Amino acid sequence: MTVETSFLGITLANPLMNASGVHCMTVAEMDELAQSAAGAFVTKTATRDYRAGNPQPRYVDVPLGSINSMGLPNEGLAYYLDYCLARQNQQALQFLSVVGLSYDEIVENLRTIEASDYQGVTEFNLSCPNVPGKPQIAYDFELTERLLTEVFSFFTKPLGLKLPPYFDIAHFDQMAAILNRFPLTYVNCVNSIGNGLYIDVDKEQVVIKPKGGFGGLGGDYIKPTALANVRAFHQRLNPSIKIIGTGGVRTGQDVFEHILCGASLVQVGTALHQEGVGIFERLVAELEAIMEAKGYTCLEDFQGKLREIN
Ligand SMILES: O=C1NC(=O)NC(C(=O)O)N1
Repeated sequence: MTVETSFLGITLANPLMNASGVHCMTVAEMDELAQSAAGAFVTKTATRDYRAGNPQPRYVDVPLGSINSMGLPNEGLAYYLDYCLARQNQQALQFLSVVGLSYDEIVENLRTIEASDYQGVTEFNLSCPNVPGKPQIAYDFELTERLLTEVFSFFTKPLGLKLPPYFDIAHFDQMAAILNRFPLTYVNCVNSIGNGLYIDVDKEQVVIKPKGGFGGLGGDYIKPTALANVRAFHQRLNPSIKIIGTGGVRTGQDVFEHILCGASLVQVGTALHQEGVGIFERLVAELEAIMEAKGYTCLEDFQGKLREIN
């Protein structure tokens, strides 16, 4: 029995990796990830220039997950691109997460990556909910289609999209119809559920400073939504567009559920932040135990095979 998998023809020890933004801001954090049991890693979403991000407190762990309004703090695209270029011969598969603060900056950043010798995967983050005044791009279907049309007029490297959660079947249908028109390597479902609110009842106060306490939710809160998005897009997208599942992964069973819904790879955010990189060994062991108990010998035995009630 094996939890090995392949992505873009590259064999990975397991389907697990970090979620962008968690444990991937600095070289030290990314090196620790690269040396961990994680099958792959993704960098913090980069903008062209360094960003300090939103004022603290901006990330809080709460009983059922986390709330954050980081505001895309990052060292700038060159920092992460240089990190990946320097290591792309040693690391099996790298994911470089990118966005821009404007349409033109997005195009500029993707042109920068296209012009580089980077051989890894680019994750285009269409779903950050925490930059004040900036809407989540992928909730604007027309803008998304315009951006993808321009990007694919020049971008030839493997490209995936980090999507926000959708909550309406019509939106799954509309978004999938747009995505099926482009040669995407994958879509990553989901980013945090944007603009939630967590209250400290003793202080009768919000818990994060930016945006009056509104922030993206992660963790247990979002697993049912994450699973639904993985399943909905797996059912609707061309099989050539893979699905990465993100959201609410804390145990091997959560990993199993994401794969059952159609995920090829599974990312860990909140629980990684809380437990550290040791979580990857635990998740692999727990997934293997579930596969053993069910008599599965590989991920393909159950990937995308969620049953409905007839
Ligand atoms: O895409 C993002 N999702 C989040 O939940 N937070 C970060 C951020 O705020 O930088 N970005």
